[in-house]
Amino acid sequence: MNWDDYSAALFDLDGVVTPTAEVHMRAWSAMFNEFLTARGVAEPYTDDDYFAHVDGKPRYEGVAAFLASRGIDLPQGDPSDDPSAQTVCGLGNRKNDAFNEVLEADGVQAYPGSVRLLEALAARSMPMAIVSSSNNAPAVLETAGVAHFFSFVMHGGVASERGIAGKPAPDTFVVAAQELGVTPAQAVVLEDALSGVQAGAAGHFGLVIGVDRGAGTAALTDAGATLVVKDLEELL
Ligand SMILES: O=P(O)(O)OC[C@H]1O[C@@H](O)[C@H](O)[C@@H](O)[C@@H]1O
Repeated sequence: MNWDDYSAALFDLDGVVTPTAEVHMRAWSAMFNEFLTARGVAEPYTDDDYFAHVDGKPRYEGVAAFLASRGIDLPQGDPSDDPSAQTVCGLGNRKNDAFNEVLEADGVQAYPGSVRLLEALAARSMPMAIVSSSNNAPAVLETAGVAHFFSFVMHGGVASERGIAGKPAPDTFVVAAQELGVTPAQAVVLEDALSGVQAGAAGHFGLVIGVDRGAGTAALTDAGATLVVKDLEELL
């Protein structure tokens, strides 16, 4: 990995900078399995469902993709729906309550290898941005004490306000590159989710690094990763 070949780095957050992909996974699993049990569906929601349908996507798009995979049709509802509502938005909001309970109770610490890479890139004045689908990205960055590394944060709230399509579309990464003043070809994308790697590949970024936190090297490569690592420390 020669960082001299690139002018900016675009980091996904959950599962790349912080171990919060696991918190999201647990919250999704608790919510979906409660929902399926209440409907009398025998086949449980598993981590494979997370990686295939939910990981990296904006909240309600993840809900809709999983329900579609099971042939379950619910009304979309509205983001203001109560968490008890039997709607796509209601289920997403129910999961969000579970996520925030864990975040408040346990806090979050960034991966040590990720912090080492961020420090090394900051020392060489590499422009860096976060590109996350999560509305909770600003809170996670603050809680983990790593917000200062990033001059721009693209998150779920910014994307919906500005009408920018979420991952697997490349748009959130493309806008973040623009915000840092570079072209996609000059920027490195770092992603653990298949949908995020697909976004980086679709946007023709200079390098798309897959971080294998469970999705698997083969699946990340098939999704378009040019390089797969287990930890960001390998990129020092
Ligand atoms: O519901 P939020 O916090 O806006 O997050 C949306 C998605 O954000 C992604 O970063 C996570 O990988 C997903 O698990 C999550 O579903």
